[in-house]
Amino acid sequence: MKDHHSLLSFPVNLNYADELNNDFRKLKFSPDIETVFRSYYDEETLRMRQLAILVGCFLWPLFTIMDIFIAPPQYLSIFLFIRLAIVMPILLVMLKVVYSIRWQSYTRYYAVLVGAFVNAGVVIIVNLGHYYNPDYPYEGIILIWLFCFFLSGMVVREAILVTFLPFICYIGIELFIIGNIALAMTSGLILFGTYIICAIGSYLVEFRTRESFLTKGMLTQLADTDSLTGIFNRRYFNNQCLRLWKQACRENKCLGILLLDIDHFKQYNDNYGHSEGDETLKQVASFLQKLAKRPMDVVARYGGEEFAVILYDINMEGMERYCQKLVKGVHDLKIPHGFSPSGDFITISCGARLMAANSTTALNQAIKDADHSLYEAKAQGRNQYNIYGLDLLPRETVMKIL
Ligand SMILES: Nc1nc2c(ncn2[C@@H]2O[C@H](COP(=O)(O)OP(=O)(O)OP(=O)(O)O)[C@@H](O)[C@H]2O)c(=O)[nH]1
Repeated sequence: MKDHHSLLSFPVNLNYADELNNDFRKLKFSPDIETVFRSYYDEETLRMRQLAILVGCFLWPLFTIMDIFIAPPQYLSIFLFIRLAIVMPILLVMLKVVYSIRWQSYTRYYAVLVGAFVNAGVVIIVNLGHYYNPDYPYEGIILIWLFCFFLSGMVVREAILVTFLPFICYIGIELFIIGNIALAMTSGLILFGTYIICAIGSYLVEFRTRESFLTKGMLTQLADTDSLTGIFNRRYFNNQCLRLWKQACRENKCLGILLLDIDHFKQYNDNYGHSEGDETLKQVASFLQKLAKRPMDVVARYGGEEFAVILYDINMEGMERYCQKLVKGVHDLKIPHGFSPSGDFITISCGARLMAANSTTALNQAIKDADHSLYEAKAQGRNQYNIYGLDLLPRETVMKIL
């Protein structure tokens, strides 16, 4: 199986734990989680789909050859038409779709289309076969069901959608058009039994897959988020920093790295108590999170009363504006801090470093620079920001370089 972790990320803002406690026996999650699950499921089942369609493309011509020998001669051309002119091209397109990176995202829909056509095609062939030859094998229908329920990567709901109606049509035609009651009863019963087994089996597989998806989502959440504030933790920050830095280099964008620290938080804790301190950390975290509006921005708790922000695709001017908003915004939360030498309310200091895409500075060094700027902001009186290198270069030069 493909290692999906390399491709799929579990959004940490979704409530996997609640969903796990909810009843998902109907194989449906809440809309947000369902969307992520479908991508996960598509990725999990891609390799299986690829193998399945290879096997399908190999077996289908063999059954076509079988028809040449056993099909009623008057229907042979119709059988060959269905097999070679309708179903085979559809299978070949599916082969192309599942193996082409560009088209892979459509496999989910295409699998349903293939399932519908193959089921309908086989039922038509078997019914026509039985019209003149009651011994014409109906077991091909079972093979197609096994394919749809277990190998196609369709969820159970979709597999039932594409198999049930052709099954009912098969029985109806056997009973009311061909009129072979005995054959309708025996084949119908065996097919019905097989159908139940397929449906229950694939239901259990999907149920377990959903369960493991939620468990993985929860574990990712636990590993990447800070339990007190609910925002990302340092581990996630470090991983994202590297990932976004690589992306920035590829897309020739700049990356802003900000480190923020609450001022005189020790005095706050000592005077208001640790649990009040925790509440303040949550309020500040929530404000920082709200301020980071762009989808690629990352806000994390870096440690104790320290936070970190990554701003993707930003220039010096934008970063300066952002730092101003941060420092002013925390002050404007008006969280009383009667013991702070820097003012009456909770304030933060911020150190920042902008990295140009072509920069040769190592990422670690950039974080150290941001930390140094934070230290400077503290030394200069707190409740302010300091951007690394801003004072060294005239603004026009900075803008031109970046
Ligand atoms: N309530 C609470 N306090 C924490 C947490 N993590 C760290 N702290 C506190 O944050 C304070 C950090 O104090 P210092 O590193 O001395 O910094 P400071 O008092 O903010 O001073 P400056 O940063 O220099 O302005 C300590 O009192 C820690 O106990 C936490 O999870 N909850």
